[in-house]
Amino acid sequence: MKSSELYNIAKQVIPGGVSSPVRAIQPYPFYVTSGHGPRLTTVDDADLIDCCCAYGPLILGHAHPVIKEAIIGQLSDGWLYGTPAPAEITLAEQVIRDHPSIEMVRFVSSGSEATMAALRLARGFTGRTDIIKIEGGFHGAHDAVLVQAGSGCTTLGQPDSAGVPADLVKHTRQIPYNDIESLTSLLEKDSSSIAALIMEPVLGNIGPILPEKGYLEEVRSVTAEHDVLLIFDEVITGYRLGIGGAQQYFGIRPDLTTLGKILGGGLPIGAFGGRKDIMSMIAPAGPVYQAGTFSGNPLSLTAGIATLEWIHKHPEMYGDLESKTKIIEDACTGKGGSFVRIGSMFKYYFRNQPPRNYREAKEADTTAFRSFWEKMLKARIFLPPSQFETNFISVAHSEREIEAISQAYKACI
Ligand SMILES: Cc1ncc(COP(=O)(O)O)c(C=O)c1O
Ligand SMILES: N[C@H](C=O)CCC(=O)O
Repeated sequence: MKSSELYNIAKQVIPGGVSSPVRAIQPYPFYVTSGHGPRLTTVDDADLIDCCCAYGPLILGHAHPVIKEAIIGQLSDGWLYGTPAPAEITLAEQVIRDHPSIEMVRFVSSGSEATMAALRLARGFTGRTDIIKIEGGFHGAHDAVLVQAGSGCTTLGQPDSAGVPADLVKHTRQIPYNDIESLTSLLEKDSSSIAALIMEPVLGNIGPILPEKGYLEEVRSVTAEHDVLLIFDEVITGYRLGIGGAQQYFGIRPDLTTLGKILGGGLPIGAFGGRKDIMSMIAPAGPVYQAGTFSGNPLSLTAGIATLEWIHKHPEMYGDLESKTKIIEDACTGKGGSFVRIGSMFKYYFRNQPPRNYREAKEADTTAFRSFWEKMLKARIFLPPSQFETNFISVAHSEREIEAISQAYKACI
């Protein structure tokens, strides 16, 4: 069956025909039968170069042989025990070694669960009710953070979700990114009710939008001054900007960190970790409850361990990814819009200047983006289908694919 036919059936049985809104490409999404290295094959027999990488997790590409072997090995021993397994200690120790700010870590099954638990923990630890998030930041699909949210919420023009009680989100304060004055004045006025600031250090869900020089340092010092916990949501940037994520890249030590995506090697995972005095509040060690049937499942842990082992054996991959992304950027120079990149995260904005924040990102010409995106797909390059979702490449993208992507950018912009 062709993608258009499958989508017609899907819409009858799945709301909007998809399991996550960002996938609902119109008039119909393409359905994929296999992914290998940097490429996807669709039911319509198209062979696409993938610059979405499943929205970030697949830094080693699709069906990487080493990860596949590790998963198969674990499958033969069972995939869910409902008991602790040695693998969770292995992965916890690795995460702790890779992030000096993380002294203890708890595994969950998604990035959303990780941020939800981290925020509850911050409230439990400080005894304060409110949180601050950055406008356009996306931290998953749970109530407290579905306010001015990026990703699919912004793409669909629904940054605030129906079904989220106003009474609840009044405890979520919003500030613009790259604006230290807004943060400072909010904290000077109200810090006694604020438990934490949660932020993507690099805005990845309307971006990437990069922090201006000194911004993250100032965020760290102002939050510390007011005893407000700083939570870095590194679900995208963790193991993407380097082994120690954005916190290593920018040299900042948050109080808590959330991870996901790459950490599970492409299988569902999330994690939150940080200072021992804070993490010790989590049940059963402390009074902040958090639990999950699939938390720390051996399959995701195994894929994660294999991925991190591979990354540790090939640390030069980060420099290679950066050079490849730069080649794509160079192909776009002189084209009028703005190309933003950090490591292997990148985006071409249909806006003259790189945006500094959510308001500026929303000024981008989404109609032009849409037409560009369609041309790229015809050229067999799959970009995330939104001006606001970050593009990624993987170590599996060879010079051949980078050349094809660059040529397509040149031709299609
Ligand atoms: C920065 C960030 N935090 C949290 C999440 C939620 O993660 P998940 O989709 O695994 O629930 C995402 C992506 O969806 C994300 O990009
Ligand atoms: N931007 C989201 C995650 O980073 C995209 C994933 C999704 O919502 O399905």
